[in-house]
Amino acid sequence: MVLFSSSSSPPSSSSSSSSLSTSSSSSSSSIPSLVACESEVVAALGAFASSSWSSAFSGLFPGRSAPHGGLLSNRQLGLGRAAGFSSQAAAEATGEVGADGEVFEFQAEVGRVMDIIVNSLYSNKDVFLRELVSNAADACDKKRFLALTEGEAEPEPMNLRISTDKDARTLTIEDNGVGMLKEELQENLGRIARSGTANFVKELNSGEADVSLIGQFGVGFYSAFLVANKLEVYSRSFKATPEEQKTWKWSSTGGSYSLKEAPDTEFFGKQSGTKIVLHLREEAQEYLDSGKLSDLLKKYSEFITFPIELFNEKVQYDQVVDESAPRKEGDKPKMKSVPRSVFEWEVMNKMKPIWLRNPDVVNESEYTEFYKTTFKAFDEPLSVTHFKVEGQIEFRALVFIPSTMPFELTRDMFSAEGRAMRLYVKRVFINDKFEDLIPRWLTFARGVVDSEDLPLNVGREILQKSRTLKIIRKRVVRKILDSIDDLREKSPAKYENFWNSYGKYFKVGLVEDMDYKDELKRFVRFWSSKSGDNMTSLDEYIGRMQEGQDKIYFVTGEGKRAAEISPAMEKMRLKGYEVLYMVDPLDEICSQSIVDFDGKKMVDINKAGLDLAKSEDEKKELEDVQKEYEGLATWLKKQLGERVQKVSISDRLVDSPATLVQGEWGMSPMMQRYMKSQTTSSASDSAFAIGSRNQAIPIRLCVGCWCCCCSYSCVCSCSCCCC
Ligand SMILES: Nc1ncnc2c1ncn2[C@@H]1O[C@H](COP(=O)(O)OP(=O)(O)OP(=O)(O)O)[C@@H](O)[C@H]1O
Repeated sequence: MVLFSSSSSPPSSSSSSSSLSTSSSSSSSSIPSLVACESEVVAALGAFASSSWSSAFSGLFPGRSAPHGGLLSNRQLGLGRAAGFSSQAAAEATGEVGADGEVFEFQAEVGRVMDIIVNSLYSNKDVFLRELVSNAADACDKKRFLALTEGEAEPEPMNLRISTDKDARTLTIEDNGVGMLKEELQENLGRIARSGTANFVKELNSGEADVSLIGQFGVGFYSAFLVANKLEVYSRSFKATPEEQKTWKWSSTGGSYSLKEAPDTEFFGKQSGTKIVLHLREEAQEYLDSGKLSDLLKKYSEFITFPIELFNEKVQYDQVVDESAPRKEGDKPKMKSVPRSVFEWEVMNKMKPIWLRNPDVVNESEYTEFYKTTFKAFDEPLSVTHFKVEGQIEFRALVFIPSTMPFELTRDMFSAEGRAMRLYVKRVFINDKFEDLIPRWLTFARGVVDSEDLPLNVGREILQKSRTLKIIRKRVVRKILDSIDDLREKSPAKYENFWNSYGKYFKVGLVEDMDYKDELKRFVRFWSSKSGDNMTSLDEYIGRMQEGQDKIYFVTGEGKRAAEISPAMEKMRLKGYEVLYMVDPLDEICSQSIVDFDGKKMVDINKAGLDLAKSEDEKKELEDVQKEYEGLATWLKKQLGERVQKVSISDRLVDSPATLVQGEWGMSPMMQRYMKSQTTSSASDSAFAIGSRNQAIPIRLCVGCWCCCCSYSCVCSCSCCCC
């Protein structure tokens, strides 16, 4: 016990391992003994699990992102909230009927958000236009997709229109997109029930929120209250049957909203759409100026794929006779130019989709603008990959690696909401949450893939089996890895940024994706006893290996310090071997997946079977000491009984008298904890929840198959029956 607790300080693997070493303090050739003390170890682990470690390992299973249910998600089709719409309405009807129809109360949280938007976020009001325009473009995407999948050969042209009325002080944003049913208006515009809202309110209260991030909190539509004190939304749904084809008018001044039928509304002659009329606040009259609107639209919406038309005032010059000019009889009349204001629809975004353009003619700032506009991002992309594949299959792709972790992934690294690879088929947007387009360890990538070969009207299951999609996926992953490799070689600082943000994704990939396991090894970074302030790659480690060293050594621990002070490090220091520190909860599992690199085996120095090169003298000395202390080892084993596998004398320590190590094929304490957290979570879900400081990371692994290729039953990534 004493021995165990002395080595069990923070649960580094030394603590929980099944090894105990004792050394003769007089000699540098220590005399350690191996003690596998299982029941003690388990008892100690239990204690950890109920103390500080429990926060990292208990309740770690947030559930995997729900598989995508269809080609377009409900939300993309504008049905997301409607699907959840039940008797529990988005807003409670007050029972009153006013001039504008039935009156509904907003839920409390919405009222609060309105209040905050209006009163606290006044510095960057322009964002409202981007939010409303991108909602309108989404609505057009949804309608185009629905029209095509419902058999319309050529859907009617779709566009967005923006106009102002100076007398009425209104700004109108109109689209002929998918529109909304009555209950969708209630669900979408009467409730902000997403978790994002709560975070938004929380951050505002802490004074940390940035108004420019408004779209990230799922309150895009409500940003209209930044500039308007009253909103009117007219909408007619493309999904309604001809009998129920009604236009609904939603209106609100912020505290509550009204809904009524508005039969005479037109959506520039189209069967469905949405028109949002903003009654501008006194201090927001600048948005009546078409010059200002034109600048904003060029800035924010240049890359929207539908034409955005602004009802723009233009000055035209008419030639008229200048009556005031003196002229003699017989002279031709003198003419003069007279200015005249004309209003006409002018297209603001004339560019063709950026991914269809030749990469040679697109500049960096255009990529950045597209990235920011399309993915509602606020950072510069860390890397951009734009390419075209022709031949047997044809597609174009444009992929960005964000320089900061996308907001949607900060709480759940595999959140379905956080996926943003937009799949297009012949310019028709299909889906951006599609799980099979890229592996989930690339969830953080943002981009567009536009295929010429995939069919439009197929279910997810068919797409999943599609050979074309498999080829696309392979090519896209290849290009992304090449671009990251480029960063690694040419911009170490950028690569460090990449690794700090997304290293854990690659570690998960290494563990669960057999196709890319070997490829990903060279990207991994670890701390080490010789890496100083930077992490090291396995390549660099090998470059520093001592002559005759043929293994890559590592030690696990909860932090660099814990790894450094592990008794197992004593001998390594003496011998001058570099040791990798596996300090992230994912590292150990990852190390077992790496197995070897460049022909060098990964060896955990905290496990039995550590066989360091010895001189003849050292061998002889060890044999002598083993003989001398054989009796002590036997006695200890007898005292500890079944609680240990074995007690042995080894030369692995220098100063410490004894240490506990795991058996060569035993499970480390960390692994035991993972297993424990696994058994407390859903057994049917074959995933591990590995806790990092702030987040649980679910890894898909085989659980308990003990098949031929398992060295640890739990980390096998084979394709056996139970995987
Ligand atoms: N012009 C529109 N046509 C059809 N539906 C719309 C339109 N504008 C908004 N909606 C619906 O209202 C919902 C709420 O819009 P809102 O801008 O508040 O959030 P969001 O677009 O879902 O998320 P965010 O803008 O924060 O990314 C949208 O998801 C969409 O279903």
